[in-house]
Amino acid sequence: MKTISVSCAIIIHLNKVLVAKRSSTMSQPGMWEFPGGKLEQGESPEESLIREIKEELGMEVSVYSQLTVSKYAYSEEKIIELIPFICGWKSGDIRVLEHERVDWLEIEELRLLNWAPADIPVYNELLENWQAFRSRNTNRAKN
Ligand SMILES: Nc1nc2c([nH]c(=O)n2[C@H]2C[C@H](O)[C@@H](COP(=O)(O)OP(=O)(O)OP(=O)(O)O)O2)c(=O)[nH]1
Repeated sequence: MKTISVSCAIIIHLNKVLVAKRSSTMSQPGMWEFPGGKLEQGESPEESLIREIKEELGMEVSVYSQLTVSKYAYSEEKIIELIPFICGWKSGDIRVLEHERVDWLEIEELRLLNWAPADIPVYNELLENWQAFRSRNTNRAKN
């Protein structure tokens, strides 16, 4: 039994959050997630995240604070350790290179999505602390 570490980005921009829908060629097709992916050998979660976001969305992100790690057993063989980070949009245009689609949503709209199960605690933490995360990001964007 091996735990797979995955980092994911909660990209906040203009009071909205970027969410991504997994495509039919991915595992958990049609489910929504925060973009990101598996850590490679020797990578820190932050390094992995910057690489994955560039690969999936063609954009550069600034990685800010880490939220609580969410562990979820999809099966006996597949245990995901999801490491979420609040991020900002640093540069580059968004291109949807791997997902079915992406959307910028208001915080209230996130609860309507069919989330990958590991993301539910992450979404709840985001919702509970939204005012703080939102204003922290807004302040950084101005600096
Ligand atoms: N990127 C990302 N992956 C997530 C989230 N929630 C969640 O359960 N996952 C799972 C889906 C995948 O099994 C794994 C991330 O793997 P990946 O996106 O790098 O690669 P993959 O589709 O080839 O993974 P897989 O087919 O082997 O499961 O983590 C999330 O919010 N973001």
